[in-house]
Amino acid sequence: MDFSRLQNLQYELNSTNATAANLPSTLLELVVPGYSTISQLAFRLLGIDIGVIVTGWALIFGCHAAWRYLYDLVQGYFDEYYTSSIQVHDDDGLFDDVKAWLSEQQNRKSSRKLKAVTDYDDNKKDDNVQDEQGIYKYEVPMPRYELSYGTDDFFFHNGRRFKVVRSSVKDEAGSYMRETLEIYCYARTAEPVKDVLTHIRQWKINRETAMTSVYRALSNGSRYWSRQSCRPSRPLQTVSLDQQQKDDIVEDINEYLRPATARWYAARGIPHRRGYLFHGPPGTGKTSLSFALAGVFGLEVYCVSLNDKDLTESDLCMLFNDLPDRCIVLLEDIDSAGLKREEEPVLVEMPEGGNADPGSSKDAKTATNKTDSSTGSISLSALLNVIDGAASHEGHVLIMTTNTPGQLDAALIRPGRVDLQVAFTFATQDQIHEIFKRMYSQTPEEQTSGGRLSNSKPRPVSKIPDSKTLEGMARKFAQQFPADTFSPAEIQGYLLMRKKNPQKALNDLEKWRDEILVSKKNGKRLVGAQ
Ligand SMILES: Nc1ncnc2c1ncn2[C@@H]1O[C@H](COP(=O)(O)OP(=O)(O)OP(=O)(O)O)[C@@H](O)[C@H]1O
Repeated sequence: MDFSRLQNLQYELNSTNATAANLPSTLLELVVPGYSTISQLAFRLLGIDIGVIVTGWALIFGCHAAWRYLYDLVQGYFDEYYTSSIQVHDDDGLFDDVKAWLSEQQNRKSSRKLKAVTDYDDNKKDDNVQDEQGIYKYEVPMPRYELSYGTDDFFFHNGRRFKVVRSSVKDEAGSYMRETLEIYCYARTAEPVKDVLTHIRQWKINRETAMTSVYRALSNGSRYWSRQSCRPSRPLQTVSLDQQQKDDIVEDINEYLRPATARWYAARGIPHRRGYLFHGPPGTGKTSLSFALAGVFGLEVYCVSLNDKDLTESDLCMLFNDLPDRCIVLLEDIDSAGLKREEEPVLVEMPEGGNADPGSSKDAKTATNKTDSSTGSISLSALLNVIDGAASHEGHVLIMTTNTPGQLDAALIRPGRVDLQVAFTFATQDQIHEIFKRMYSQTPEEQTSGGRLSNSKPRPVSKIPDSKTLEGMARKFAQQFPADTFSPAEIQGYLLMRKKNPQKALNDLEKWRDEILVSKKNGKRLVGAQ
């Protein structure tokens, strides 16, 4: 810069004139107090005319503001007239599917604002990571990436660009925050977004037909369903139960879930509900059958424990309200929940249209009582209210399990609430035979890989016999048990400790069996008797 030439320039003190390039000094003086003194100093000391710089910046800023304004105007116009969107809330099962699907899409390198989530999916792990001694080294779960809160991103589907925004909004009651994913597209109808959602559902079905999702009621001030696991569906044949009983229940649920059945019920004014009571001693397969049935019908399982002392009637109502239309609701151990009929029930009318079941009106009227949300425990009438009151959706499969059916109130198990009872017993010899064989038979996958899974190093040779020998061993094993004394869970636990060695299971059996029998006789549980 030629400072000598600049210094020769006359700079008028207190000048209020502006050059064509400068903003009027008075204007700048107003915005920045002491501006003229600063500009004179800068000119004298550095030979720089700040007016030119400030004017340049003001022009750039003005252009940018005008561009933003125009952009927002056009964007707002498009959003108003050419954008469609669909919201998915976190209380809907679709939410997790959309999140998971987006997470796969966001493996693109272009996504900049992400949330890292530890991926505990065991199916993605190599189960043969082992050291020289064959000791399995637990693989640290890797992160996967989701769209972070309060940000947006875009993705392409079928050549069309979509925007997705992840945010949280207050629920209708304004009491707690609800997470939302909103998918936008530039179209005058929401059809493209619907296509995306259908695609995501199909993607989920293809990916997880063999998986069962299990939800449990959690609390963060109020109750909500949280997916606890997504595990491979349990094949029905792995639950040892009388075949006729299994066939009956599968047929019954199959009939119940048909859309035509729902219409049949509606046409006759009968509430479309079906309840099942699984009863029997602990460890006889009640929960296992519930999960296996979920796998058969591709349903999710929603579990509630009535033993939870913090669970209130209003919580239970809210949870039932949030159930999807078709699912299995598993109310476990209803006996130990200590449900009792109240002595002084307070009669409360059901809300209009609350219950179409004529048979349940009496119970429903006595449904609200002195034991309610304030006490934090569930009374029998509260439970009845939820099962067949206004809060209860139609169409789901209700399964209640109990160890002591004789102690249940007749109102809880009357037809309409419990339509089919399945009795689980201690293991019969046939069941023991079946459990033994299943424990030592190889799956088709294990057979093709010679007893080990793909990519694995050879494992120590297990002592699995051929099927004929195994049949003989299973018979011998089962014959050594007295009838109806051991639960399938006890037998499974014993065999699991010897899962590579059926001969050892036979050899150790007598000692183990006698110890357990003695402890059962004394009414004690034998800790660590394996
Ligand atoms: N009938 C059965 N067939 C196959 N496995 C069974 C059976 N009963 C129990 N088991 C095994 O025993 C374990 C416990 O079974 P499960 O939880 O289904 O019993 P439960 O009857 O629900 O017990 P609880 O009354 O204590 O809840 C499971 O690992 C399951 O595999």
